[in-house]
Amino acid sequence: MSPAIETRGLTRDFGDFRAVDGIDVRVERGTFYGFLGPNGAGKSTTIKMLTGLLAPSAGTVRVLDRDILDPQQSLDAKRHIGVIAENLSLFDNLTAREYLTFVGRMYLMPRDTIRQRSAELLDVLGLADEEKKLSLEYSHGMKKKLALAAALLPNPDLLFLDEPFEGVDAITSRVIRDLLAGFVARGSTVFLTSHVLEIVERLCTHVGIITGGRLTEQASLEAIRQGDSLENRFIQLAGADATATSKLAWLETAQ
Ligand SMILES: Nc1ncnc2c1ncn2[C@@H]1O[C@H](COP(=O)(O)OP(=O)(O)OP(=O)(O)O)[C@@H](O)[C@H]1O
Repeated sequence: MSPAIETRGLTRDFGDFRAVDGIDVRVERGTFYGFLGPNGAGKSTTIKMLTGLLAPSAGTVRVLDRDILDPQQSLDAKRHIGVIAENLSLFDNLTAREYLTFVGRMYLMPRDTIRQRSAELLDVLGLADEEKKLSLEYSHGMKKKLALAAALLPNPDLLFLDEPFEGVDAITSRVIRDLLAGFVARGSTVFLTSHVLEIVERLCTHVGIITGGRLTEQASLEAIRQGDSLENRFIQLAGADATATSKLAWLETAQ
């Protein structure tokens, strides 16, 4: 079977700056892929290119066996994917129900299905009591939860999640972890970025590490860990320079 995601030489320049530098990402179907990297490494830029939100400067992207650079195939792929984008892309002046209805209609879902799934998702994610609020009145964590509800609503085959655990409470984090683990157990695919390495270690089957726009590692979680913790290995592989920086001498003594 073709991989869920396959890129060749994927590159993105912003002016003279190369944010993503010729990466070959390969994610098999039914895997839980953690895309890791330090701040500014190129993770969100990559997700935007994989989901058709940002045009690459060079390279190819295939998602669920469709060419994302072809408008018709890209549209077809989007019917089967769910996304939490970096900026969440909610509409400020809609309630959660209104937003989910809008998303469901974009996916051409029947109204009854939208209504039923929305109620269940809002309940599971602890947003049922917040239904009357507009999303501009939501806290950051609540917005993340609503974005996840929208990503799951059409029951996609592939989820792209940019920092889904950032800002959510411990209870919701557990709910999301269980939801995602079940999603992969049924054979679907998750591509996720996160700085919370304990969660990545617990969930992911495969890991890619991007540093300075280059994909420096891509392997199974076990092969990356080599018996060590993921955090230790990540710092060895991606953060050696940062840990070597000199101390702030003036902070060692209180005034
Ligand atoms: N629209 C843009 N214009 C110019 N530079 C950009 C733009 N978007 C991203 N960049 C730059 O590209 C690089 C990669 O950014 P990106 O947001 O992909 O990093 P990231 O790995 O997601 O970081 P973080 O973990 O902090 O979210 C950064 O140096 C960033 O400043």
